[in-house]
Amino acid sequence: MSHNASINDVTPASDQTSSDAQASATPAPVLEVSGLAQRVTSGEGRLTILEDLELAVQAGESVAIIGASGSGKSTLLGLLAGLDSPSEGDIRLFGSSLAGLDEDGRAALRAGQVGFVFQNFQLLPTLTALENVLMPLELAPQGDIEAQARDWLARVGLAERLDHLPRHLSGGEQQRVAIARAFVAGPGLVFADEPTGNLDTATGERIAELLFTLNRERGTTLILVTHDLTLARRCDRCLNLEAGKLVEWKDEASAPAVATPQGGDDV
Ligand SMILES: Nc1ncnc2c1ncn2[C@@H]1O[C@H](COP(=O)(O)OP(=O)(O)OP(=O)(O)O)[C@@H](O)[C@H]1O
Repeated sequence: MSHNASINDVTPASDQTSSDAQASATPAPVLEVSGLAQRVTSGEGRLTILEDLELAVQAGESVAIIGASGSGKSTLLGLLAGLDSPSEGDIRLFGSSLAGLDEDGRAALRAGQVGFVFQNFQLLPTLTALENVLMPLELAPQGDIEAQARDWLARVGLAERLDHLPRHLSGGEQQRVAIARAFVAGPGLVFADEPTGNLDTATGERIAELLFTLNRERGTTLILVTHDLTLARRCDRCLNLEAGKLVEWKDEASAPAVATPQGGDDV
C-alpha cells in the first residue's frame, strides 16, 4: 500500500500504467541484502567478518557462495537465514525485513518457506526417517501430512527406509532424508551448507543431482555454500566471498583458494 502511495505521489498519471506494468513484471527478489556488516569482539580485539555486503537473489535462481576457509561463509549463511543478527545492514527475505522481526517472528517467516540442508545432515537421531521428514509439516499441517512425507521419501529413493533411524542409514541416505525434509513443505528458498562435504565423490554427485533437479522442478531458489568448485559451477551464479564482500566469480583461471574436503560415507 505505502509503495503504491509513494508511486502515486511522484509519478505523472500518463506514466503510471507503464510503472505498474514494470513493477508487476519484475518481482521482488526472494532475498535482498544491503550494507551488511558483521563485527565480533574476540580475544584479539574487534574483528570485521563481513563489510558493506550486497546481494540480490531472484526466485528460482541457484547461487553458489564460495570462498577461502575463514572468509565468513557460515557467518553469512547464518545471517541470511535469520539465525543471527547483523551488526549493520538490512536483509529482506520474501520482501520482509528481518531487522523488524524478533526471533519468533524470524522463525515464523522461515517456517514452511525456508529449507535447510547441512554438511552433517542434522537429522534428529531418535526420530525415524519418516518422523524427521514430518517435522516441518507438523508446524502447519495441511491435508494428509504422513502421505506427503512418505511421498517425498519415495521421491528421494527411500521408500524402503521409512522406519530407519538415522544411525541405521548411510551418509548419502541421511542426506537424502535431509533433502526430503528441506523440500517437503514446498519452501521458496533452500539453503545448503556444504551439502556434499561429508560424502564420497560418487555419492556427492548423486546428492548434487537430486538438489539441482528439485531446484529446477519445484522452481525453488537455492543458495549453496561450498568448497567444491565443480558443484559451484553448476549454479546459475557463483559468488566469491573475499575481504567481507561477495564478488561475482566467472574466470576459471582465477580460481579462488578453496580446498575440496575429502568425503567418506557410501550411499
Ligand atoms: N563469534 C565469533 N567470535 C570471534 N570470531 C568469529 C566468530 N564467528 C566467526 N569468527 C571468525 O570469523 C571468521 C569467519 O568464520 P566463518 O566460520 O564464517 O568462515 P567460513 O568461511 O565459513 O570458514 P570455513 O570454510 O572454514 O567453514 C573466522 O576467522 C572465524 O574464526
